[in-house]
Amino acid sequence: MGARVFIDGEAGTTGLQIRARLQERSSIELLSLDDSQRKDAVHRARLLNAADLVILCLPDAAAREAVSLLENPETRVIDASTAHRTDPDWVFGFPELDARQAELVAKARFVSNPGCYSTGAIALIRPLIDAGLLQPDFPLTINGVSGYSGGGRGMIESYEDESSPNYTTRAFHTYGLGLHHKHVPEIVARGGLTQRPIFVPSVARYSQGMLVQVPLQLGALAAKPSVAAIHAAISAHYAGQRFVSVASLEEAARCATALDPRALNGTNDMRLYVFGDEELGQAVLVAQLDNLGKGASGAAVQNLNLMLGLTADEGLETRAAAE
Ligand SMILES: NC(=O)C1=CN([C@@H]2O[C@H](COP(=O)(O)OP(=O)(O)OC[C@H]3O[C@@H](n4cnc5c(N)ncnc54)[C@H](OP(=O)(O)O)[C@@H]3O)[C@@H](O)[C@H]2O)C=CC1
Ligand SMILES: CC(=O)N[C@@H](CCC(=O)OP(=O)(O)O)C(=O)O
Repeated sequence: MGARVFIDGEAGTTGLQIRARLQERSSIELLSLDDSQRKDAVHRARLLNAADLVILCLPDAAAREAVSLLENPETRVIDASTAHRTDPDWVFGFPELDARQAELVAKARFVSNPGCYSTGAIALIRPLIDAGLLQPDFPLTINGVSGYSGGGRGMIESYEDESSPNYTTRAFHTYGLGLHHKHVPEIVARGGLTQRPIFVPSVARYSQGMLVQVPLQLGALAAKPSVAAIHAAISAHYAGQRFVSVASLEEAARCATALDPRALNGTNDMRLYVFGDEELGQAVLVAQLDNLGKGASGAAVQNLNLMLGLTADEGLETRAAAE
């Protein structure tokens, strides 16, 4: 019999995608509630405590409630919400963070996955901090664009359901301009920063896929690195990784006129690019990922595979396989 897995919030955007990635697997036995029970704390508690591993795909308050309902000390948890991402008692669910993280995830009882924008931002920033090319107190700016599925069921409805009271025909909007986006604390804590970056996200009128950008004036960095040194540090950090890859500088130059946020949709891949000009002393680092893949459900399945000792890419598409 396979490991018993309960997805709390399985009817939502992230939950449904995790379910699709797990349901055909003989190594997994999915525990499930029917629609009339899925928000009932008594039924949820029953499955939360019957499972070997639960994945929380819930709003933050419901994720906290789920943890409070746990009585079985053997039940392990992956939380997709923001509730525990900077909690020191939870292991951060980005296995490529550094050389030790995959093993920490594999052994953990409580794993808190990064947000979708944070996955891209941390992936770009952390290697430069670790290599000493970016000082932790550097005043960074980060920009992002996401498909509307990043806002979950409510936002999807507002773009796709003309009868919804929130229906919008907007092509594009920037948000988070109060500068308190919920991903900033985890970008600081897990990226290795001491200075809060300015993060400006946006949503465009397409469903899925994102770009996260970190512009850098290289002369303003204490280490004054070249574009090539930045690229070398990021490439070395992810050497041998299955799901995070770094485009060569030549490939980046070829996509400098158009980078598609949807290119990796349906996969658990994240592709990192370093664009730049040595003479100008300027660079723009970009992460390309599926907000619902490596940004959410793919990351959850990747961590589940690690925690249960299963094959790394079981249930996960990579770009090579999707092509
Ligand atoms: N969408 C994305 O790109 C990403 C999302 N996440 C995170 O994953 C989590 C889920 O997000 P997402 O799937 O987009 O959101 P959705 O709104 O699509 O899904 C949330 C689900 O949780 C259900 N739910 C709400 N309250 C309760 C409760 N008390 N008990 C049981 N179920 C409940 C909702 O039911 P109902 O709809 O009936 O209210 C819905 O089915 C969030 O924390 C989000 O921040 C993380 C990374 C990326
Ligand atoms: C487009 C959009 O609205 N995106 C969401 C973040 C999506 C994500 O990463 O979710 P969690 O951090 O909740 O896990 C937002 O900005 O609130």
